[in-house]
Amino acid sequence: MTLVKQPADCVSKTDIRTAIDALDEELLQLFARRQGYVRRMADLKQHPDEAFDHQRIETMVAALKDRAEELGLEGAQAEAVWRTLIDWNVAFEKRTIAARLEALQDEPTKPGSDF
Ligand SMILES: C=C(O[C@@H]1C=C(C(=O)O)C=C[C@H]1O)C(=O)O
Repeated sequence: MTLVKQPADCVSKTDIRTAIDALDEELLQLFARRQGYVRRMADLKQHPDEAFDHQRIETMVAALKDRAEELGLEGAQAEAVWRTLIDWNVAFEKRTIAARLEALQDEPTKPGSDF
């Protein structure tokens, strides 16, 4: 983890931007790690319709909003970020699963397996 100055210790725009850039790098690494699980989820789900799980999404977003507020962030900001992220992930899962199913259908019949 990169050490960054606390907000109150920053005395210039450069101090603040250095801290923000370092935190953004950490956030990116976390998003990339998170995406690894979404990729694996796309392997495990069987149909594109499974990509969007309404109940899971609403439960997550409600919990994230509450936690954001506890941490002093606006819940609406956390909600907007996560809904965008989840929308992308659902689209990713849908197209990944659809492409896998299509590839399976297009597979030439193996010799000896047609009866
Ligand atoms: C990862 C999943 O797939 C989708 C992506 C989600 C996410 O990015 O957190 C949440 C719900 C899903 O519709 C899941 O079903 O948990």
